[in-house]
Amino acid sequence: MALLEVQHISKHIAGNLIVDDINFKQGALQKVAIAGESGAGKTTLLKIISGHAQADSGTVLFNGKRVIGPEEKLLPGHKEIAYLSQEHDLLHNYKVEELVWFENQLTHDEAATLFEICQIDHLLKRKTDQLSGGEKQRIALCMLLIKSPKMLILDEPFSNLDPIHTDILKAVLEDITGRLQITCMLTSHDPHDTLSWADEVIVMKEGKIIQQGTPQTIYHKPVNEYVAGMFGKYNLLNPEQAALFGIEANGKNVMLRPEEFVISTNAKEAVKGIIQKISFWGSFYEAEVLVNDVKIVVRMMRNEWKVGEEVCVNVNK
Ligand SMILES: Nc1ncnc2c1ncn2[C@@H]1O[C@H](COP(=O)(O)OP(=O)(O)OP(=O)(O)O)[C@@H](O)[C@H]1O
Repeated sequence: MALLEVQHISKHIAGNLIVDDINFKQGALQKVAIAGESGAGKTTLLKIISGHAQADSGTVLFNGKRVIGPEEKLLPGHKEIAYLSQEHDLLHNYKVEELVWFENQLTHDEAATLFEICQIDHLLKRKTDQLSGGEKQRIALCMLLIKSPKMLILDEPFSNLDPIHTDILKAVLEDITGRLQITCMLTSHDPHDTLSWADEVIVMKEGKIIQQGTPQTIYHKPVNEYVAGMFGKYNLLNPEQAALFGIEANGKNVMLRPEEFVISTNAKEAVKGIIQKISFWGSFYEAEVLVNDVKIVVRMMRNEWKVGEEVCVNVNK
């Protein structure tokens, strides 16, 4: 049985359909990421799943039991589903240890393990006004986890973090699933956060699920340009252009990622093109190559080429 079952959830806000007949299941310890443009309805959906917003119709089942909405109970939320919103904040001018011990229902050893997992043990003596955004977020997370939830839902947890705090939070999330055995769901705009973390990615647009699948499927076989664009650059080839590279498109457009092309001097099975631009991105280069009036973006680990040079372009099959 799935831990979470979202069945036909819909919600209107101010007369607009914000969540439109959403259905999916999440197994215990399965990591689910919800991606989608701003305004796609991700936050509204997370609030409904965690019992913080009322759906107009549909059912959320957690462990086989219906999650009750805020209009049906006095205190909103579900005791086994922790929800970290984008607007979380800590009470001002308190010591961190006062805040977390106030919430504590764990033994001393269990709490110590949790502080270590959340990487806040060195912050316990600090006042809440003496913390960075990333540190405050991990303390807010710890205050949720101290109540021993079975599921953790995070809304855009990486959105305001620098790369260092992003990496710390990623390690914390790995431990939350691995060591604490808590099932996690999160939303993110950034493909680096969703693709590398999730077992399953759900892509939303205008309140609907557009595509659901493994990160590999979503990245390499996006159902449309919206999904392709959410997860990085892509080249769109019509069937004739695809045929130049030996790809049978069956009358459909084909989307190929920049790293699916290679540039070489080997003309075998290749199409000739002229390099228009080369840009450096740190760990890779990108070349724009004009091939039969189509601009192809090619990703390369090293750059051996010059702008204006004639090269051969292949698809890495
Ligand atoms: N209380 C509200 N009143 C009016 N409109 C709302 C309200 N809450 C959400 N909306 C609208 O519902 C839509 C979906 O909002 P939601 O926050 O769920 O999207 P999102 O995908 O999480 O976006 P973001 O990534 O920017 O947080 C948006 O168009 C938003 O303006």
